Amino acid sequence: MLELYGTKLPSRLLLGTAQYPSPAILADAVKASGASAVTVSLRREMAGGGRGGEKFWSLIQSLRLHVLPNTAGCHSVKEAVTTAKMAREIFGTNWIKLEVIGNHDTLQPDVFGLVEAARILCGDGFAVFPYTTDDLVVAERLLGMGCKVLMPWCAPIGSALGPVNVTALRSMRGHFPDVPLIVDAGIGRPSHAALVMELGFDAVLLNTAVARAAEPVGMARAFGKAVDAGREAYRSGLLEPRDVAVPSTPTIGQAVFQ
Ligand SMILES: CC(=O)[C@@H](O)[C@H](O)COP(=O)(O)O
Repeated sequence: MLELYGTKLPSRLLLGTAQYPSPAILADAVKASGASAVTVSLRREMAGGGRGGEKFWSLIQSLRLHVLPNTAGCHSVKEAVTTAKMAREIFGTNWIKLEVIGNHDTLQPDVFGLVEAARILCGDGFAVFPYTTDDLVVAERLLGMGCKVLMPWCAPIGSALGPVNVTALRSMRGHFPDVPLIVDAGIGRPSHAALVMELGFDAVLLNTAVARAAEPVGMARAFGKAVDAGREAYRSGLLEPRDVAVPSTPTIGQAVFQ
């Protein structure tokens, strides 16, 4: 079972809660996916204002899942730290998915700001889930600051490109065999989710591919199955690809023509 900061989660899929056509479809999609945790943007909820925010929060609570508030939309250390502290008050959890965005076009993390914000928040008792790149040095720094989980991207948020650098992801898995690694952002298809799970990643967090699908509930179900399939394949020992043919049918006993 997946264990994050001492909490056991039955599913290895975490879902975002933005961009769904309606609150009812969001709830049905989350249920169909089997996800055991959802991430929620404090900024988005506050932007919604008043009753809208309250209604959304009631809906999330009714799902009875683990809530992972995030600092989506924060572009500086100060903004991210302030948002995290507000999220802790509002959502009653010390979990925080830490995003410090460094570039408007790619939404890639500002890894320098991320490390600094992680230092402050870990020191303040938060369980920090940093949204980061696949850079090993940055990963080391984040672990050094007290992060016990890493969330590398596989492509820019919302791009649906899927793993653009499989070699880097494989290398990250190899370097940190004991750290829970959750691929976050850029997953576009269930096959992408299955692929990263086959690489040995511990979980997947995604949003856009489900929320913007023509049928979000069906797509959520498909992602749930893909994550489970990828995990089971990884645990069952995948074959290494070979350049030469290896007969799958025994040759012993075959007639020999001279
Ligand atoms: C929901 C969230 O917190 C983000 O990290 C992001 O939206 C996930 O990426 P995709 O939308 O590309 O799946």
